[in-house]
Parts: sequence; structure tokens; C-alpha cells
Amino acid sequence: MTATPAIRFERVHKTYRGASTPALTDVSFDIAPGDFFGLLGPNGAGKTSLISILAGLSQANQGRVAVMGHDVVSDYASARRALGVVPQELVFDPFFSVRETLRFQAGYFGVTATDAWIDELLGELGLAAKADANMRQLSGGMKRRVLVAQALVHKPPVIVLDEPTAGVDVELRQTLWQFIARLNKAQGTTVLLTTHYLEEAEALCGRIGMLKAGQLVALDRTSALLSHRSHQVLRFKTDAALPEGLDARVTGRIAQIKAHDAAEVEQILGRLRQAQVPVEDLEIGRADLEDVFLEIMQGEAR
Ligand SMILES: Nc1ncnc2c1ncn2[C@@H]1O[C@H](COP(=O)(O)OP(=O)(O)OP(=O)(O)O)[C@@H](O)[C@H]1O
Repeated sequence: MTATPAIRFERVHKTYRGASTPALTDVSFDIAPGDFFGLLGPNGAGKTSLISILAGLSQANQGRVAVMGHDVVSDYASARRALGVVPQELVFDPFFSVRETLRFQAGYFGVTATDAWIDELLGELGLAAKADANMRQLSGGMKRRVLVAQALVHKPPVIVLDEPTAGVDVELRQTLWQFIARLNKAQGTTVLLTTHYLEEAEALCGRIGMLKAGQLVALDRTSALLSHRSHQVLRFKTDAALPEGLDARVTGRIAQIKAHDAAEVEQILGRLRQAQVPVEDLEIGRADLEDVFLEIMQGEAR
């Protein structure tokens, strides 16, 4: 017998009222307990729509979603209690202190959060000094930390983070990821993450699903997604324009060009030499998640 999935999406369809195209079409996949799962996709692919349905904030037109075996519609209270959601938007009651905010949130789920657990959360998220500050006095980054603490205060077995690091500084990103990775490893907390930072997803997520225009177009272990790419990538820095016809991805001074074998590497280098393009810090590496993501998004649906 297989274990009950932590999250199950089953043939989920969603078309918003008045919209001409569906936001989600026939999306099905499971996330196993203890997984660290990354849901990726370009703007408008349907990630937030899927998470809103999971969190009971919006309803699918068809299909079924369950958290730890609890249907998010017919068994909403149990499903919601099993979930900690860190939303994209910062919404708080400005008159509560950080500690009060966390106590109320726990009460909402019928859990009495002990001060010891609240203090641990505040400490882990670098908020200890702000425990008695009013929410309105906090900076945006600090508010985001409180959102994370709020999602965890009732000790849910599954946490969902919807772009938690959009616009936050390096220090918070590191604190946040160390803490979430520890919860995942030490306590087996299931994590569902959406992010546009593909490096973060590659480093953290054991499995990845990709949405494109509302459809699931990739679903695999991160290592398998990376190793199935047959090509390598030539990376270098240059200030010059590249010759026409090279299929390059250029970010600032960094150029990346796909090469399938040594002969192709030689051919690309030959063309760069011929065009007198000065090349610095040349390296040949394997495709990273960004390469895989771009390839899948530019290709056909599965
Ligand atoms: N409340 C809404 N009413 C109508 N259309 C909506 C609503 N919310 C989302 N959409 C549409 O549904 C599609 C999917 O949007 P969604 O926000 O789920 O994508 P996303 O992958 O989360 O994008 P992003 O990366 O920009 O956050 C888009 O075409 C969007 O315009």
C-alpha cells in the first residue's frame, strides 16, 4: 500500500469568470510526505491559482485536491489545519504585536501555541528582538519573516511558500532556507515552494513540477531533469556582441551557449575567435535548471 500523499492534485481545471482561456487545465500530480517540491512556471502559468485552490481560497471548476488525505472542499477544516501557507502578499492587522499576531493565528486553528514554540520560531527567523513591536513598525522584510512564523505556528505537516523570497535580502533568504530545510529534514515537513529563482529551486527541491499556460509540462526528480539534458553549456564573460546565429543566452556580461559534444565546443570557440570576440573566464559545465526550464518552456507540452 502506498502512503497517503501529502498533497494530491487530481484533474484540476480552473477558468476564472469572464476569462477566455483556462488558468489550469487537467493538472494532476502527487507530492509525497517529506518531499521538498518546487512548482515552477513563468508569470501567469497558474502557480498561484493552484495554491489558492489548495489553500481553499478559490475553488476548482473540476477535479479534486487533498491535503494529507483531506479534501480541501468537503473536509476544509482538516485540510486547512494540515497546511501552513506563506502567501505572496503582506496582509496584517497593524495594531497587534508580533507575538499577539502569532498567538491569534494559532488560536484560529484551535491550537494553543506555547510561548516556548513561539520564541523558538521568533529566534529561528531572526525576530526575537521584535516580539513586542507592533506589526506596523516592521520593515517589509521583517513582516515577511512574521508571515513565515504565522504559517508555522500551528505546526502543520505541510507548508506552502508562494514566492517567499521575491524582493527579500540575501540574509533573510539564507535564514529562511536554512530553517525550512531543517524542518524538512529533521521533522519530515513536506514543503511546496513556488519561486522564480531557479538556482534556489535547484539547490533546495528534490522534485520539480513545471506549469506552462495552465498545464503540467514537466514532473520529475530535480536530478533526473538535469541529467536528461544531453548538452553541456559553454559559459564565459565578454563585453563584445556575439556573432549572428549562435544560440546564446546572455545575462549582462555572461554568455551561455549550448554544446552537444567536443566538436561543437570547438566549432563555437572557432566562431568566437574568427569574430574576434574576447572571452574571459571560460568554462564548460552541465546544463543548470535555468537551461532545462527554458528548454521546456520553449518546447512543446509533454
Ligand atoms: N482572480 C483572477 N481573475 C481572473 N483571472 C485571474 C485571476 N487570478 C489569476 N488569473 C489569471 O489566471 C492565469 C494564471 O495566473 P496565476 O496568478 O495563477 O499565475 P502564476 O503562475 O502564479 O503567475 P506569477 O508568476 O506571475 O505569480 C493568468 O492568466 C491570470 O491572469
